[in-house]
Amino acid sequence: MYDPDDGPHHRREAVSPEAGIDEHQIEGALRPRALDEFVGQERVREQLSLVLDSARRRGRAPDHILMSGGPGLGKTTLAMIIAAELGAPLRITSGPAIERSGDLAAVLSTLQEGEVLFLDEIHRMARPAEEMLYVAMEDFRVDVVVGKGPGATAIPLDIAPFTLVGATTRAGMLPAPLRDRFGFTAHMDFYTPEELERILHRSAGLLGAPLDDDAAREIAGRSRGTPRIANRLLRRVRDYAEVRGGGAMDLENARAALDLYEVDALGLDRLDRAILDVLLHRFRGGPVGLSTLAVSVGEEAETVEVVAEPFLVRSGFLARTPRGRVATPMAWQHMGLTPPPDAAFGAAAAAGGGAPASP
Ligand SMILES: Nc1ncnc2c1ncn2[C@@H]1O[C@H](COP(=O)(O)OP(=O)(O)OP(=O)(O)O)[C@@H](O)[C@H]1O
Repeated sequence: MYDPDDGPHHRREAVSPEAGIDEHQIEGALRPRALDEFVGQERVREQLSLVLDSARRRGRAPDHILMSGGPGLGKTTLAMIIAAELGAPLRITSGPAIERSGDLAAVLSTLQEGEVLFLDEIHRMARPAEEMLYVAMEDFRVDVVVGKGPGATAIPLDIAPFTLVGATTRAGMLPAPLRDRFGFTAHMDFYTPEELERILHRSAGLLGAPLDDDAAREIAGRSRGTPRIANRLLRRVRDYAEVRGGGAMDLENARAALDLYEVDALGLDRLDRAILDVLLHRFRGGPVGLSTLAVSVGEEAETVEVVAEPFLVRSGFLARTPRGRVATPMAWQHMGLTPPPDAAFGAAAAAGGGAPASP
């Protein structure tokens, strides 16, 4: 998936900042370890702290928890915090790693009592495994099928009570029976610029590189509401400051670094601008279907839909309409273009100034 210096396979272990020189290890080192270090997402934090407190009081494993939200908003971090707050071991796996129900049975049957199982990208798990998971979540049991064809028998196997923490960027793709088995869904939203500033100052402190307030504001404003992006841009600013900028993480170096890495003043990156560029130049502002748009920018439809679109829609550059994706007057303006009179949200809409509501 599009995310230049991140990969789900590389960010599993947290390390101390001093220990790692590797970028992915640094990302792990920047993760908050406790709920009260976790910045923003006030409602989710409050809901979660209630669920965890009550589980601790009763001395029982808490209900299964589903987290939904875009990439880099802190789902893995929260799963780690949940395990740490419960003092429970954490097992991490992901939907794509579970290709057969046997893969899931192997994980479930070796869980310890109270263990937290983090299942990232849960919507990408194989169907037969999903059914096994329903039973495991509800009855703490797996039915292991022995043999094939008419002679196959299901042997029920009790497993230790555990807490499933599922994460998905696409809650709508989860089958209802699976969604209903979670006791609580944490909806993760984009972060405000102020929250990102706090995250940046915290991360800069951990990296041992003090950050000026106006530099933090500049980076936060270009981070697409996403902590992972904020931390990544911070590292680019730090590199620039160290190599070319005399060491200071100030506004001038922040701007120069972010311009160098083609992150524009509103946080649009290369993929965002490629989408707008294609939409405006090739499709006269749309409407255009998601898959056509994705092919035109050389990305998978899911990447466009999950990584780029939510930010573009929320920032008022793009609208989803029943006939396809449409550029708003703001998109034309931001790309320095005048909409043709027949554009879907062209001159007339621009004169009214309104961005269309997305359904
Ligand atoms: N609320 C927060 N406060 C401070 N730092 C955060 C917060 N949320 C995320 N981060 C930082 O952002 C980085 C990315 O977070 P994380 O890996 O948890 O995102 P994610 O939602 O699991 O992403 P994905 O869905 O792509 O796996 C982490 O290194 C962490 O340091």
